Amino acid sequence: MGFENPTPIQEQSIPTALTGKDLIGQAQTGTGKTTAFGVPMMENIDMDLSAIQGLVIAPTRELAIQVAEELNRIGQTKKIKTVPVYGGQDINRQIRALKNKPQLVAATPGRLLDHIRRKTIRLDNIKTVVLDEADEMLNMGFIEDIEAIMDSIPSEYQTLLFSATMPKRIQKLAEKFMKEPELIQVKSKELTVDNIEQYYVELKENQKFDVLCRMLDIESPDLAIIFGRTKKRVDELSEGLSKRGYFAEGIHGDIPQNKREHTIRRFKSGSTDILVATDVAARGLDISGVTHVYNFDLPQDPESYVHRIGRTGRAGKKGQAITFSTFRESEHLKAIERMTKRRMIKKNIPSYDEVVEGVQQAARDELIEMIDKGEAEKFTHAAEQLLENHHAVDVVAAALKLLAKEPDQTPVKLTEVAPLRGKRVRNDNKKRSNYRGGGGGRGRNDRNKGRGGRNNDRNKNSRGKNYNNKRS
Ligand SMILES: Nc1ncnc2c1ncn2[C@@H]1O[C@H](COP(=O)(O)OP(=O)(O)OP(=O)(O)O)[C@@H](O)[C@H]1O
Ligand SMILES: [Mg+2]
Repeated sequence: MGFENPTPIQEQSIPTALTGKDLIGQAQTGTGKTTAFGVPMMENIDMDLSAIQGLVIAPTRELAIQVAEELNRIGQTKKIKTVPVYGGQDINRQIRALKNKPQLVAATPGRLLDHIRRKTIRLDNIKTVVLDEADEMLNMGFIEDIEAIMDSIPSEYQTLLFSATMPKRIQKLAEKFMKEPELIQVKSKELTVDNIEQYYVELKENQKFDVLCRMLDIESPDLAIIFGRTKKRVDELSEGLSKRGYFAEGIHGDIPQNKREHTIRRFKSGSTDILVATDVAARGLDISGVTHVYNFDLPQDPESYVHRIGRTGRAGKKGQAITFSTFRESEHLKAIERMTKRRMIKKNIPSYDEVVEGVQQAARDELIEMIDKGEAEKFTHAAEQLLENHHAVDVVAAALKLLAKEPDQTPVKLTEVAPLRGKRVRNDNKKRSNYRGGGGGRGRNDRNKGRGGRNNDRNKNSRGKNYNNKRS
């Protein structure tokens, strides 16, 4: 796969997992935990036995798909097959894929249980069970499903738990159903990755959208993920951004599965450059090229912050995380900093002049890139003719003006959301289920639909920058 060295979590957990011990592995986001459990799981496989021998359970459909893809890459030379099993996809298609004798399955809990009940999956030969994003999987809402799945496995198996966060209370819970697990924590001072620059902006709720647009114009991220608190919020935000000419698409638990997958594919290929999401996209997703994460709304849990911003700064790359906090939410911001053990740097609301400067800089960068790539050679003759009658500076200035995108001021109004209040209360079910709102994306509650006709399929002639008809 082109990896030259194991990452610390791989180096520490692969030998232990190979001894057959149960283990809990904790290491920062983007540090290769998938391979850390994938390799030992594959080493355990008996190729003479045509049965599913390893099971990875993940909290979201996109993550189950991604883990299956990564395991298929790791297992390619050994011809180890992994089938993804997740909700929202035609179950008959999955039944057919399961008949193809995969050695591994990567699944979301609900759909896996469905297969177990229909007896369309056989788990008699399972040797390894992995809970990816283990703390989330053992959180309320998933624990019963996980228990039911584990109860249906008759064989002796090894249990591997992985996550970037592992709150004590979840760790205790996990130890109850593991056999003397080894705890492998890649020690680092901070919970978040060093190469993510972390900023916060203090603002009023009704300033958020314009401030976001200004920042996007100034920084022109390659790929950005914007997290909103609820499904409705995500719909409104992605519609608003599209109205202003950005290539944005939304993803949350109420969007049909085939559309969710399409959206992720387009984002990965760069044909949309902004993904607006609930926490459904907070965990595990590994999309290279994500340079910016914006927390348009503060996350409910400090853990969620760690995972959200971890969508950037992966595998040693650099990234930026910008968190919006309204004046009444400063306690929450502090709670996040206490948990990550890292201070965020305050960023001021950018002025209009800064936007103009940013837009001009982006146009300059584009010109230079074109020169470097030698893409404008066909225009040399036209350029020489122009320069016979005009000053070089005037010509370049005009070209820059054509390239620069005027900041778009199309009015966009979002429904206001209430600020997060007080400190988060753990172990208080009522409060917590209130808090979770529509963010979880598991489609169990808060089904606010009502999406307008959003134009997702506008043509895009260049990756990244927003060419719209305001160009001239
Ligand atoms: N040894 C390695 N050297 C270089 N790159 C690696 C190595 N191992 C894994 N990677 C790459 O690093 C990226 C992040 O890996 P992965 O998604 O497994 O991280 P993670 O620790 O599971 O993160 P998260 O906590 O967000 O789920 C992937 O693109 C993966 O292919
Ligand atoms: Mg992962």
